Amino acid sequence: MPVERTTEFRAEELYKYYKVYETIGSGGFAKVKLGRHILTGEKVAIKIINKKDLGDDLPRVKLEIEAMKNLSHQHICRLYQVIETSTQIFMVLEHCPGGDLFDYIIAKDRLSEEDTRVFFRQIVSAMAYVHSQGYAHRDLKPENILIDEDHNLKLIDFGLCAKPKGGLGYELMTCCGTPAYVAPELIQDRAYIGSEADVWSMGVLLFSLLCGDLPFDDDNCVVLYRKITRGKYDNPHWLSPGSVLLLNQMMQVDPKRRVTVRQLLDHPWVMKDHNSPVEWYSRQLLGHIDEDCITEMAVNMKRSRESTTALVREWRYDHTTATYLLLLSKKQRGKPVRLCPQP
Ligand SMILES: COc1cc(O)cc(Nc2ccc(C(=O)Nc3ccccc3)c(OCCC[NH3+])c2)c1
Repeated sequence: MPVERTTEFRAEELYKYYKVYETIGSGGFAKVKLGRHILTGEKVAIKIINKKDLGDDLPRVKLEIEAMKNLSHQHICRLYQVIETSTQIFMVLEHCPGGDLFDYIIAKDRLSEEDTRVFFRQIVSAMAYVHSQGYAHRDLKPENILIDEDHNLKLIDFGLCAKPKGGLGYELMTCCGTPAYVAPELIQDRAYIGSEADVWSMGVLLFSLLCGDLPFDDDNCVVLYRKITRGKYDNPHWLSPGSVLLLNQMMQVDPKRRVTVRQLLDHPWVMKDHNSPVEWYSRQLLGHIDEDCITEMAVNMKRSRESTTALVREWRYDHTTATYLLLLSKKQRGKPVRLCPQP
């Protein structure tokens, strides 16, 4: 397969550190393959982007990579390493074997209010953190939420994210990207606050979890946009009064009347049966240095602990960053903090 050989030749950096297996997802200008980090033995996902397919979307990929370097949270898929060649970009990402929330909802038809609440609290946690870091996701939908091996949610694909100063080009593209989840103010192409638009999308997401359907849908984009800007939708009979109220508070056409993510943290519906507000602080602080991981790396790299620490602290998102983060992930999951010595 000449293509594979060509790919292999130009990505020796990738194959030096990872075993690469089958494709597990593809769409747009990227595909995702299963991989394994050789030194730690940990599974990863490898997003492969062919620059020639990007066209003028290259800035979007660079923006996502920069955002991912600043986002470290228990409900956000982690970026471990970036490898760039003349023709491709490889993003080595956290392995989330539970697939995406879209497939999960389809398989379950719809979720109970209790099951929805567990997942929705994790989405609120991730979004409160993303907003606290000054970002808006802007493309929230079940396809962009994965399930990890512990049945926890992980937010992915920050390709449309941006600091709230916006960037009009993306809004127009977002409108064409995933209409059913787009807030009315984006459709009317007005200046908007990213965090407010995210809350609308979270409302659509909550509706799809509870109902297994979309609140606004139509094959015709123009009709769909009219429905969204009207903001009227039917509440299925099985929804509790509390669910109906929360959905209404999130899918307010006027963004200034919409509930905020901060208010969601201790909203009565969110607190029900949990009796505690959503914990949104990151449990994986950026820049945190774990001594056990440093020790194991220093031994393996035949370097002093000080120089190993200095190297990790550069956060280059090269193989050193990946090795450190994957070792830390092993430790957090109760696995031995060990590297497999290479022949
Ligand atoms: C920040 O995290 C990102 C950013 C981004 O742009 C894309 C992705 N995409 C990912 C990441 C991980 C997986 C994955 O681990 N999938 C998987 C693994 C084992 C079994 C089944 C699925 C991923 O999967 C894509 C297909 C899921 N429908 C995409 C993360």
